[in-house]
Amino acid sequence: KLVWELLFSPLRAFPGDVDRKHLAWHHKWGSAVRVGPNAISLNDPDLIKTLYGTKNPWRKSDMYRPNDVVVNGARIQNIFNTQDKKFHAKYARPIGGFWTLSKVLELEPLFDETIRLLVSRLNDGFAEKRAVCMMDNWLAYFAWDAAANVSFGRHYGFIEEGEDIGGIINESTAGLKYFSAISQIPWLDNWLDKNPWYRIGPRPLVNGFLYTVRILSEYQQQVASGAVKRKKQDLFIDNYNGLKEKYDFVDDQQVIYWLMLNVLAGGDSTAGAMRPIFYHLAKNRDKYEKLVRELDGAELSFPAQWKDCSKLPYLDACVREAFRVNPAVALMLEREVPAEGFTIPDGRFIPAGTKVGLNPAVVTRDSGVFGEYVEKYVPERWLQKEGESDVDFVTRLRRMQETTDLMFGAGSRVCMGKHLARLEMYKLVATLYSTFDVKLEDPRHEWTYCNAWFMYHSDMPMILTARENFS
Ligand code: HEM
Repeated sequence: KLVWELLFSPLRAFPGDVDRKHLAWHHKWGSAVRVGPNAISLNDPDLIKTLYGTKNPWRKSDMYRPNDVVVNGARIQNIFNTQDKKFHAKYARPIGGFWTLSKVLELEPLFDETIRLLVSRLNDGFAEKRAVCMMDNWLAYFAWDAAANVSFGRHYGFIEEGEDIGGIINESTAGLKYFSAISQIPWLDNWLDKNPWYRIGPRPLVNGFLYTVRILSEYQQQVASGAVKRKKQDLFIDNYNGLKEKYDFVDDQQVIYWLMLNVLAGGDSTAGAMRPIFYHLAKNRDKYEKLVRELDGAELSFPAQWKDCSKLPYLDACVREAFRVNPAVALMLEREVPAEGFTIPDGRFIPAGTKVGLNPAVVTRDSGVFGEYVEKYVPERWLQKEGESDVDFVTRLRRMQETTDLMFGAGSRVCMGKHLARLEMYKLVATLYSTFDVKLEDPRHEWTYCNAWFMYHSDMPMILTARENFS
């Protein structure tokens, strides 16, 4: 433990608010800031398409390497962290089709199950008892259980139990704290987590791996014994299992590697994206009331269905504005400058091999794209202004959307779970605000946060009151 603390101490240079530091440095030094021996942070949203393209995408930097997991002494890379284009194409292509919007919409009834369960637990445990609800935790329970339900057809049980059973969420968070800090000094990982003698550091990727192995083997036993209760929809576990017949290289091990991404990428990410929505709406009661009026007017079903809630302009504005003010990923998404080098818009040349990137938390403060008061939560900026032509509005909106969406990455390495996460979040927000009045226990209360690749906002004590139309 002592050795760990000692070795970990260099990471204190990354105290968990690196996004604010990046912003401050850009204010002071301009459009390109050297943030490491061979790393430059850029702040121009127009560069998103250059750095994160679809054709000839720039290679991911080695910041992602510490995310490898060591199994039986071998380093295993994954779709998210690989630097190798061929590896990515080979392993991402077979599953890409399961992640389109139309495909994840088939999973909507499974999200409805999880939402119903959450609403009933929030009602019994908090609204009826007038007890304080730590919304930051409950959003994590929801995001993790929702990801498990669409992946394996069962919840982990966090919502049911109202706690982080087995410390799975905590372990994952510890892993991301390690990853985010060490990703800034990737070579140090070889001496900590990946050293061959005695690994030092948290083990969550390994735990996520073992958890997935267990679920898959239980599932296969159930299928073999005929005991598996089939859901109407194909789950990710079914879809991935089915690929064994289609591709030589797909075996149980590969199915596990794919499913592991659902386990590890689906929970804290979505929880981190939802917390700002609830926080800012609690802090801005006028916006909150406007949203509830829109939701009531839409006469949504319970739980709200995507076809209805995805078209509500003010809901969309409230959600996107929360993503803008507090993007769920707020580290620089690093890429390597390609062989020909790169000249940035102000004429300076960056040589090949330099790590460059844009931080979602930096580009979302760009007043050229977002207008005034970029520090403030103003959903109205996402609506058409008086006198603004349709064409101007659509152009402005698209630019704001593309810039804010950088929290999902972009181009060939964009987040695979983007549609799934959006579906889940819009449904939950529309349903919860139609069902409960949601307030901070004390409206002056401020949350705290830690940036560990995903944003971890915590300390959100809230009061829920069932609304009249609660059914
Ligand atoms: C709001 C929620 C989410 C956010 C903010 C988010 C963010 C991200 C980001 C920033 C990346 C990497 C981009 C880069 O390094 O350039 C990524 C990749 C990925 N995400 Fe998400 N994610 C979210 C939800 C999910 C969910 C729910 C899943 C799956 C269940 C998922 C699965 C993945 C996968 C598989 C990749 C790797 C894609 C590739 O490289 O081809 N994500 N995500």
